[in-house]
Amino acid sequence: MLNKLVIVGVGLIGGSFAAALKRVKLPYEYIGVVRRESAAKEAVELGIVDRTVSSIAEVAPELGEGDVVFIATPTLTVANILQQCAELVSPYVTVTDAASVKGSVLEAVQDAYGCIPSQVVLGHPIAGSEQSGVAAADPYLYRTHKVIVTPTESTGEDHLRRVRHLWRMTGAEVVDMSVQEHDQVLASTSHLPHLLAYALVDSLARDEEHDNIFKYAAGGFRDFTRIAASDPTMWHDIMCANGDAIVRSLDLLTDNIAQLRTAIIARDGQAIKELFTRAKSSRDYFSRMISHRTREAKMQKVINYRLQPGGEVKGTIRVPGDKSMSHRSIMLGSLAVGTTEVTGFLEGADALATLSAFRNMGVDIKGPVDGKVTIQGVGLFGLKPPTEPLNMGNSGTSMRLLAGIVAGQTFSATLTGDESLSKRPMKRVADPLRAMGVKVDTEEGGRPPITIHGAGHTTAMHYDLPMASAQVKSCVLLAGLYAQGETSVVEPAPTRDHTERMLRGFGYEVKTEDAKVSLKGRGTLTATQIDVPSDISSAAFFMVAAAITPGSDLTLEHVGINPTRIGVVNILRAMGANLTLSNEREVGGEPVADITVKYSPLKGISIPEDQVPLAIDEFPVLFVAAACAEGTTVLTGAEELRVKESDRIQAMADGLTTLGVKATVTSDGMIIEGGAMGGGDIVTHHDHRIAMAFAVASLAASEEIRIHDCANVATSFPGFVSLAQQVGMQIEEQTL
Ligand SMILES: O=C(O)C1=C[C@@H](OP(=O)(O)O)[C@@H](O)[C@H](O)C1
Ligand SMILES: C=C(OP(=O)(O)O)C(=O)O
Repeated sequence: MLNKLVIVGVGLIGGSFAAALKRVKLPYEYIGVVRRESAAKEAVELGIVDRTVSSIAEVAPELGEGDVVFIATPTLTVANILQQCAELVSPYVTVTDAASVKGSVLEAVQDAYGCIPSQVVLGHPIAGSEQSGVAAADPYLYRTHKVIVTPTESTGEDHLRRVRHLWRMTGAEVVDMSVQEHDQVLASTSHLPHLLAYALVDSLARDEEHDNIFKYAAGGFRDFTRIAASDPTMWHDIMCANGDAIVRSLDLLTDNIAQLRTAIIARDGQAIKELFTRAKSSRDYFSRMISHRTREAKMQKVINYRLQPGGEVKGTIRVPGDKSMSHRSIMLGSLAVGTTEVTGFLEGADALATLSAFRNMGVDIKGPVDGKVTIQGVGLFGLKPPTEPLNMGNSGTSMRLLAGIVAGQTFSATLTGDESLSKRPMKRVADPLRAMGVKVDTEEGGRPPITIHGAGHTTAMHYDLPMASAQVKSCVLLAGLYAQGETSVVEPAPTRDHTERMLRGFGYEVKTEDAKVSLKGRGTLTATQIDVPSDISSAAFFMVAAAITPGSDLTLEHVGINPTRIGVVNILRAMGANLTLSNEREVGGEPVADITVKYSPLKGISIPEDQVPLAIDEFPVLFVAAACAEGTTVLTGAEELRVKESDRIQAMADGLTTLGVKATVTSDGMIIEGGAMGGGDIVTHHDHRIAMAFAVASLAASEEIRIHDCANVATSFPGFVSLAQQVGMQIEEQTL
């Protein structure tokens, strides 16, 4: 039987909570406690809850262990609901809330229960909207927003875990705080600004000249007072409930204003300017933080692709910069001495996550502007402790390489990621780092978040890589920079060698002898110029597009053709693709060429296993090529594909099956029978490469293909849709 989730008050907050959890199909029976009949009807009709009851008393006898009561009513009414819960609801049921003030709710819990019972977990989502009511419920309201939970000593572990899990499943980021800290932080950041806005408008409105004031009030007044239009009842509740903390914040502000007043009377320009300058720099920092979050939020929007079958692939295009090199340019540029200039930087969310992490560790990085980034290197030991956990978003490369760098610092850092990254294995870097003497904490099963306790040095070692992974290799080598003596790795098969090449570009000696790579720690990286070529992994989508489309003729300019990355070229050629490289040259230590692809019929092959690490990110689109080839294509030795942004073997097989292609999954690969492709709905599991691969499939499909959840394409290939349209693909992007 399903557990029950009882939502008391199905308005914006409660309704959005239920809608978010229903969207991800969290298995509960969703029951709304709604008094007004019309609202109850609406909540069920909108599918926000499965059924409603009119009181807690009505549903309480049904509730037991594993069930949850979520109180989402106005702050001052929470006490009354808690009283009913104390009297009627089993002590095994988890009781939680969403009120804006926590101290007063905790007091209400104490009054109702006579103690703080283990079943009560208080929380507060830092999200809202000026709208209200069940009709405003939004399944995405909490995505990328913070939710503060305020456990106490008596909070039960299971109850806490359940509440955290529910919030995470809405897409929110959960942070813990004490009740007092929560109320003080909210008093300063939310309650005080509201008080000031109300007060300013009120005092100006009383002014005899108020008509004139409002008539001529421009941006400053509008910006400052927008929130004075908020609901007075709600804010009355908050001011009463959090009075003490608000008064403390108000007193601090009053002192500050008094100083300014004195300075103005004394015409003390210096003091005024100092204060304003300090405030401006804090506000600028805050703006950068907000703009990063807005970018993230934008990425979190639901984006679907709709593709009409057929289309052309013609022209000359340049795809964005190489992701692997972009990450490394920021990392090594930051650790170097001097100013590093990067051009061709990939302005995709993954590389930007790396960039933000280094900014957060005190590195002055300008840009990116049109792919140009300027990094003021701080040297191997110049990074500063980050002010918050470093959010690596969707990017495995950022997390694993950064883990190696943090290992050598004199501070600890926690690396977090989005839902997909949070499921990916980090034991593969935690193990070698521990062997290098570094304390590393991970979540259960070696998953993120991962906390690395840097002790200012690592211990040199030799490491035989258990899997062919450039990320693990790079992590160990970067940690080796902080060791006394030589650190070396041996790889089971060659993987991309951008770390080694770029280190050499920064004047750092790295030896490669057969499968062994080694370096001596404690040297110096010297700033340099880096020209990042186009990413062959992004180019691969268009290579396959041209390879499967009769009449195609496409040139991809300035593509990186590092020998450790050209598996896709080798495999497509082995399948019979007409693919030529021209204008081959070397740019900043990396080989580059223009790649021209024209249509020619493809045939199925057994993909040589030594090509797998050299084409690891290109398999989603290579599977599409295989589906368009005559005969059978067999891939083996590619179990790593199961631990990428999604299980790429399963996700691709499912999608191909939807399109009518015979695709059989094996433990380490896939068998694909080439044949006709129809159309249908594709589930991407939010994996950028799955989304783009099926967009390419439309060129050979006979019916429309609808691809769901494509927002993460922006992690590696911003501008994919417009380039696809430019070459003649019939793709349309829909943002929900
Ligand atoms: O080092 C890198 O930049 C990368 C290495 C590969 O991962 P693994 O090392 O996990 O194979 C690849 O899939 C990823 O997109 C980028
Ligand atoms: C696997 C990929 O990236 P990462 O591991 O950096 O998330 C990818 O881009 O396909």
